Amino acid sequence: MTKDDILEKLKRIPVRPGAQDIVSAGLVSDIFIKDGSVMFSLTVPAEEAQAMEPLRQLVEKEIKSLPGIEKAMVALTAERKAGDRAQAATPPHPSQPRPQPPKAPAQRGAPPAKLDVKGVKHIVAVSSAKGGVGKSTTAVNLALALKANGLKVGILDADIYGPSIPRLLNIKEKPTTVEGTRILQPIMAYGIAAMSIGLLVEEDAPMIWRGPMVVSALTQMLRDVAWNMEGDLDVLVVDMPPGTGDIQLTMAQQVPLSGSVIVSTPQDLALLDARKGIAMFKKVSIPILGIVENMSYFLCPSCGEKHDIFGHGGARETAEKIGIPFLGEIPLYMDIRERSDSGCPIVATEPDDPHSAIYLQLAKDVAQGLQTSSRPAPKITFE
Ligand SMILES: Nc1ncnc2c1ncn2[C@@H]1O[C@H](COP(=O)(O)OP(=O)(O)OP(=O)(O)O)[C@@H](O)[C@H]1O
Repeated sequence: MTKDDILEKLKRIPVRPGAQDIVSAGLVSDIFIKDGSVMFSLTVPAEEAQAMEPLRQLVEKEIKSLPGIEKAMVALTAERKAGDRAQAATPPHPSQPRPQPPKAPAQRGAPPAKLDVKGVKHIVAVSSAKGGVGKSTTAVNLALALKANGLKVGILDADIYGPSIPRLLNIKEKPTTVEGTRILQPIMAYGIAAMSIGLLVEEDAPMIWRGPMVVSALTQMLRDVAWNMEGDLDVLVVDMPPGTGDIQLTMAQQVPLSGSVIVSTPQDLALLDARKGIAMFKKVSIPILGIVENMSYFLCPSCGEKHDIFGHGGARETAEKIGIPFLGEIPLYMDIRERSDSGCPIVATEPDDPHSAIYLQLAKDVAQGLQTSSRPAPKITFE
């Protein structure tokens, strides 16, 4: 199936009986196709959004009926009037990210207003400049450790390109909506409220997403989830997508983050990237709660010797050099990996393990940082 094939089909669907077809009427956005999934939006006047819902459903059904198409996601977006920043008239369900989201604020002049996330006191982003450094593992164990320290905690998996929170928390069920609304109920796992893009879309779907769509889906997961289902959250931990591109910048500008925790491995490259990440957060005035060095050293279980396999200590040095808190070292430890990967995170299942103690201390430092995060962030300069 090509875009032209899809357009051919769409040209046979009128806006309403006897009217122009939806393609000629200019309703259809750019079309994304990947591995049998098709995604696009229909742009309609805001006041007609409700009335257009049956058309959206019909279009989705027609596209799904095409040979070779397994999944179709069609969303309604509102027409933008001059000077009007309004976006979707009918916010699509989070499983239907809008393909015509806001542009990166950097291109729009003044930064947009921050999202209003109800029922959450603090949002903490856990970031890393590259994938595979243990960001999700750290985010999950940090969230559980915050809970163990007596706080009400949620975790939002914003790592659209590789959502792993459902696996790390052993979540199998799909979220349901609060009756009569489009608001999703988070899933409770080990006493924390969890939501992941991985629970809402098919595994292959994220592959077809583009940066701005990611931002759109994330803002919906923040706004359209009943985070305060069991009382207001003290902290919502967000497992961010790796990297420091437009998505992260837009997220940092649109989401009312209280602070960020940066995860890095000791390798030089990772540290180099972490510096970029720090510069970005600094640019958008997000307080940096600190850097965590993950896979910091390897404690040999048989001889008890400490091995600095990745050249341990670089994160502490970097943190000191640029004047941000160093939140600690988490060793490379088989149990952390095995427990994470089997959905039994170490902090929840082995709370007395010395490695859990490291996360508990990390959580204390993060909570402490949140108390004081209103003070001006340190000035960071790079040569
Ligand atoms: N301290 C640790 N000791 C041992 N294994 C670890 C540790 N931290 C993370 N891992 C393992 O490393 C792998 C990558 O971790 P994780 O998925 O958390 O990284 P990530 O940075 O979120 O990656 P991605 O961005 O690709 O999702 C996982 O198998 C995880 O269990």
